[in-house]
Amino acid sequence: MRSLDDLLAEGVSGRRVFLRADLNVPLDKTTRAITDDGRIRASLPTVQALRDAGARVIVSAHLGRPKGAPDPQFSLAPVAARLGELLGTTVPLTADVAGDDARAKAEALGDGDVLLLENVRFEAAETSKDDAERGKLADRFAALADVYVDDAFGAVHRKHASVFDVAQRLPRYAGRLVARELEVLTRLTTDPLRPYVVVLGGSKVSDKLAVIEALLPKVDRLLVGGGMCFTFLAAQGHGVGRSLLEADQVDTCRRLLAEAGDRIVLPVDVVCAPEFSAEVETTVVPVDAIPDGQMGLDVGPRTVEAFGAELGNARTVFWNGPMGVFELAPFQAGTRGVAQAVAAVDGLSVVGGGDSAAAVRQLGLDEDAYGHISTGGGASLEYLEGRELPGLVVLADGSGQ
Ligand SMILES: Nc1ncnc2c1ncn2[C@@H]1O[C@H](COP(=O)(O)OP(=O)(O)OP(=O)(O)O)[C@@H](O)[C@H]1O
Ligand SMILES: O=C(O)[C@H](O)COP(=O)(O)O
Repeated sequence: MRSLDDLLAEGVSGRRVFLRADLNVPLDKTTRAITDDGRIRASLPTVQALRDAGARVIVSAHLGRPKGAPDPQFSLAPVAARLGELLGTTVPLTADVAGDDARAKAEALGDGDVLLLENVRFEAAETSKDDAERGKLADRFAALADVYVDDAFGAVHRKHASVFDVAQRLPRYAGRLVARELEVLTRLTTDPLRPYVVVLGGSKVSDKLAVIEALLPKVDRLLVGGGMCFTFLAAQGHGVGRSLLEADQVDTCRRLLAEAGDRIVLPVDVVCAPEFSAEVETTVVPVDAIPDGQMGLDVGPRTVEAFGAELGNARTVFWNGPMGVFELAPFQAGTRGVAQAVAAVDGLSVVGGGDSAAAVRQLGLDEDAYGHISTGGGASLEYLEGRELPGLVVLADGSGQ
């Protein structure tokens, strides 16, 4: 895999660089203001290095999941403004993804200038399953530039035109963020210092079961909290009231618990409430006494203590997914407690996942206390699962361009 330093050594002054970045940031539902600009900031080292070297930088990115056509709510306009502020320059946004406006603005770039293409997912071909469809869009992307740099670590698991196909058409390089993410995640997959403890939370049980399956043979402890713990608690025979439950996954969870023995650690108590609300009255109950009409919306204090004790012994930790509905004050304590315990780990601590990284920042915790905060949600999990990630496969392929 060629690096950004290889490109800089070759000389990039005056060359047009198609830079795929992951600028998929959370927006406020009503104001559309960016609520966490972590991913934009994470992309700065590569953009800045290219500018300093005199490259003409054409940034491409996606935002959310629009349905393959222009949709103003998914415009990258707020991202262009924030990127410009952070770089101390103006970053124009193109009106189309790879059409006349993109071509004209790319043509007009001077050395060190930065341009942002409108949301690549406004083109249905970007995410198409059809290789030829994606290929046609990739041809248009490739015509804009001389070289391709991928710094969109959070999207390397997607076989999309701007991640995979365009890379086949140009000399390709990995950006600084991709390099840093791989360096750290490789330390988790290759001989991690032990005990190696993984903490999983969040809400997507079915998405994460494959990860649990793949990680179980490799970890010493797997601590499960967040919305996904209730399917495991149900598998142990507990009533979970109205908590998040994926009933069709209960059997799989039962099998995983049997295989894992004491390696899977579940909560012992939970914070319950009758509804998702910041004003609601909450109760802490043991996991075998969740009232019928209530939902478990955070792990309880005894669980934080138990998870903290496991994390206190650990030398390598990976944490993905909040322990509760951290967006609402009454359900923040579990995520805060685990985040603090992960920060205090004597060894390598890695936080992965958009929501977990946002939780660290929103709860006012010190980002520098962590070994690494990954920008990848699905991407970091699939990497740890050992899957082949299209965006990385194409970067590593030395054939052709
Ligand atoms: N007990 C719970 N009940 C319902 N929802 C919960 C519970 N605990 C956590 N959540 C929700 O889970 C969501 C995060 O889950 P998700 O699986 O998306 O995390 P992530 O992997 O960090 O994020 P991403 O996939 O975006 O990178 C949060 O919005 C949080 O409110
Ligand atoms: O948010 C993410 O994990 C990445 O930006 C990828 O987004 P996607 O899951 O919509 O492909």
